Amino acid sequence: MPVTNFSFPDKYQYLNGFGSYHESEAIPDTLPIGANSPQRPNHGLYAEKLSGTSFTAPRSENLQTWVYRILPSAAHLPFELDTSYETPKTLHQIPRQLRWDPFDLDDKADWVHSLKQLGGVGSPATKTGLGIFIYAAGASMPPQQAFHSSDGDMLVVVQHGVLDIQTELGHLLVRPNEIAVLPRGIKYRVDLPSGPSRGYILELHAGHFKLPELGPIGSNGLANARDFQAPVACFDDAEYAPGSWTVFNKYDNQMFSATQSHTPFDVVGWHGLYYPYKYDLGRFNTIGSTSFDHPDPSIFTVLTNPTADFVIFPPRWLVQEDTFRPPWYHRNTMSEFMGLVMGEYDAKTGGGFRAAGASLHNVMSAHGPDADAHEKASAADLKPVKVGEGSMAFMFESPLMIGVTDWALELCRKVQPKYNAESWVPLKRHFKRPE
Ligand SMILES: O=C(O)Cc1cc(O)ccc1O
Ligand SMILES: [Fe+2]
Repeated sequence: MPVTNFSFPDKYQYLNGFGSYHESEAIPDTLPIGANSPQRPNHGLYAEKLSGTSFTAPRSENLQTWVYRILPSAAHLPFELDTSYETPKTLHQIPRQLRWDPFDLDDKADWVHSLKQLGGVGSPATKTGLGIFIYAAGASMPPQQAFHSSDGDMLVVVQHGVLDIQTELGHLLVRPNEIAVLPRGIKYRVDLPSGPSRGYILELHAGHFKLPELGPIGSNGLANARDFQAPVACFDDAEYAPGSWTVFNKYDNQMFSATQSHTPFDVVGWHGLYYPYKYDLGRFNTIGSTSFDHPDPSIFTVLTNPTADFVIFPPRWLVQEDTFRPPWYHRNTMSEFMGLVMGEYDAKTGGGFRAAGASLHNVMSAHGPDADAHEKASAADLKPVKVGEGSMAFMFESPLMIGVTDWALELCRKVQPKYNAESWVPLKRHFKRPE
């Protein structure tokens, strides 16, 4: 069910719609009429254009936003390398199935310093591939700090704790079981109104997410466009001491920072198609088999991109007759990185896949239900059952091999050495040759 148990103040109003041309102004008459860059924009603002695609991208792909702000983004001192941030040196490409115990919450690090790269492929510099990160933040970003990634759009899956994200275009309050997409270049700062927060991030080095085609499903279903929420314009017009703002920039997976004398959160109005948004996974309209067989998990695709799909396993009724209902055993040309926001995943009932943990089944790495899940599902009475009640597993699925970092393999100390031994090696032989 949708996340509802939270009251929120006016700044968390949203514009509804995925891929909609939105406009928002915090003061009337901010947006120019019939033009984008008048000689003197209203209220003494500067006009600035933010491009998320090349200028010549086809209309159906083109994502740009005009912002009307108190000072342009360019007014800052040079970016310098922040040597305290560790850039992973190697992405190890290994076929081994991997599973991680829950990642620790960190009560000290802020958003910027809690980002840990677990895996990835390709390079932000050539705009190929993706990065997978875990964040575990225990502190709000210090006042007068902001962050943006030049490496790609970040899809954030909140597993624990609430993120109060102040972006250039307005505020997003993102709670567990919700996701946010923070596009390349858009500046934001992250506060933690309810204490530590932890989650998973998929960063696309190329392109942007779209809603999947619905084909024979028809015109509604899965993640519906109107349930995606973009912020409304909200600005800060305070004047700050010279050099008192720090802006962090993740650039080719290195961290840089620059100082400036004004807030980046000074956008009084904006219009366009390039904006951050959030989505409550509880609003997903799940479709499934009402006859027999286990369908491909593509029916659970929330957002898609040629580099990676974001897929969820929401609570749902299983009614199939004469069917082994959990996922089949399989080998896949795609790589499958999975996480668990809460509850239990129906393919892994043996206890090893836990909320805040993760697994990675790379290209052609064999996997499927663990021995416990197999035993239960083969013996189950096939009456209608609701699976995944109070649960939300998800998958970042990519055609690319996902390399893993030293942090993922060693330093985080969460790899389960007995993953294969406990999950699939115990599977029993049931074969009986007919007499
Ligand atoms: O491996 C997994 O658990 C993910 C998955 C789920 C499913 O229902 C079908 C295929 C698949 O890879
Ligand atoms: Fe799989």
